Amino acid sequence: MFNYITAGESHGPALTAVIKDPPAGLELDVDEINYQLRRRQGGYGRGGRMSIESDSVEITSGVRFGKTLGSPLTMTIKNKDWENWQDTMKIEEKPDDFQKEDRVEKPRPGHADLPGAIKYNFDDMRNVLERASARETAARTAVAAVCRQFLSEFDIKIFSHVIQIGEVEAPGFSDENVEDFFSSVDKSEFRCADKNSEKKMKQLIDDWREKGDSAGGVFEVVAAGVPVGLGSHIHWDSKLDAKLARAFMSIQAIKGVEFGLGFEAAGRPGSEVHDEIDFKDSRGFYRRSNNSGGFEGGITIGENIKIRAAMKPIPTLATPLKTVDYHTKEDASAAKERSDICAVPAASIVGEAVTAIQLAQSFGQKFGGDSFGEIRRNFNSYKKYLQHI
Ligand SMILES: Cc1cc2nc3c(=O)[nH]c(=O)nc-3n(C[C@H](O)[C@H](O)[C@H](O)COP(=O)(O)O)c2cc1C
Ligand SMILES: C=C(O[C@@H]1CC(C(=O)O)=C[C@@H](OP(=O)(O)O)[C@H]1O)C(=O)O
Repeated sequence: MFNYITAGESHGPALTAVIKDPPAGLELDVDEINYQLRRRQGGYGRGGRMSIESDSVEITSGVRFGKTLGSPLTMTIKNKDWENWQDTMKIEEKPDDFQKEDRVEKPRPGHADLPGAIKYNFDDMRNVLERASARETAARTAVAAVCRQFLSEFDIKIFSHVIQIGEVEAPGFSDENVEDFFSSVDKSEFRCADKNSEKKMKQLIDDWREKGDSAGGVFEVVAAGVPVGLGSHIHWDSKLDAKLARAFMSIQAIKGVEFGLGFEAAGRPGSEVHDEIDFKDSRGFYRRSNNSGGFEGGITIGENIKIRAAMKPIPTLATPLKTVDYHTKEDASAAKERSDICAVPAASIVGEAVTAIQLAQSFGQKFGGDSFGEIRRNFNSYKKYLQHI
């Protein structure tokens, strides 16, 4: 359930996402999908492209009278910028006036230009960068918006915030009331809950922009309301934390992922790491802390899922790094494209998106069924079972 594919080049006509196997009978709110797309477009440090695009989906299959049919659900997001790239991105044969100088031949360190060109035998690295581009994450955000609507029917909600930009750090989420904590985050240009850190982040971006440089950072995603029992310890590829780690690593420019205490756990004694178990009639089994980030054995434990991801600085620099011309092999300055300087706030929304997709897939696997009603019945019967153990 919720298997999907995305297609589309960054400056091509459109992005397309197809969810192959949604459940039938799920009520869909298209405005809500577009709201998620808007959230991904925000953030201080973005380049000129985001003022050209105003992403929204057109649904062309899989929905009738506002409900999914169980058939493939196709969503298209137009690239408004395509208007300006029609010659460069022509689908038909190359225009007569397309010059050698129009090719991208000076690979940017940190982008996919060089390995992509070598692997696919291209003489123009645009053939690589167009698909490597994080423009693709708009399509994933649309898929995730459908998954979020499915999850919210079961009171599962997903949040994120930025906890580091460059060398400026902000406090992480420490398991207080989730909705209260995240209520202000969407209003911040950095998606940061701490006003003081936000100010410093802004200053850092302005300073680094001035130097022609770029910035990365860290964001944290929290999923609340997730029931115990998603994922499995049985096979290496059925562990849900492992699937999430892979999904996070698939986001452009993400170089590290940790759950709960993550790397910090390695330096602590076991007595200060493992989450002690307790039981109350009203709650069932629960933990006195949540250092694991919501997983044991690749299975959700019923506590909040907490994932942090580290994003490297944006590879395209206004003051370009040294590289080598792909054809002449001579020293050169890396290609300069219009670019973001920092996209950590946007990446945090993509982090929410990949979390939603993985959770919806695992939820579908555990409570499976062809229709939403069938999944609901299966879930309700599991809830009853939980009340009686
Ligand atoms: C939301 C978002 C926006 C990005 N914007 C840019 C950008 O404007 N310029 C750029 O060079 N890289 C940008 N990147 C990063 C590149 O897409 C990424 O570094 C590249 O595809 C190579 O992949 P890798 O870093 O995962 O190895 C962005 C990444 C994300 C998640
Ligand atoms: C288009 C998006 O992000 C783009 C990701 C990106 C890259 O190289 O990853 C490069 C930039 O594209 P452009 O060259 O058109 O300015 C970003 O704007 C988006 O997030 O929707």
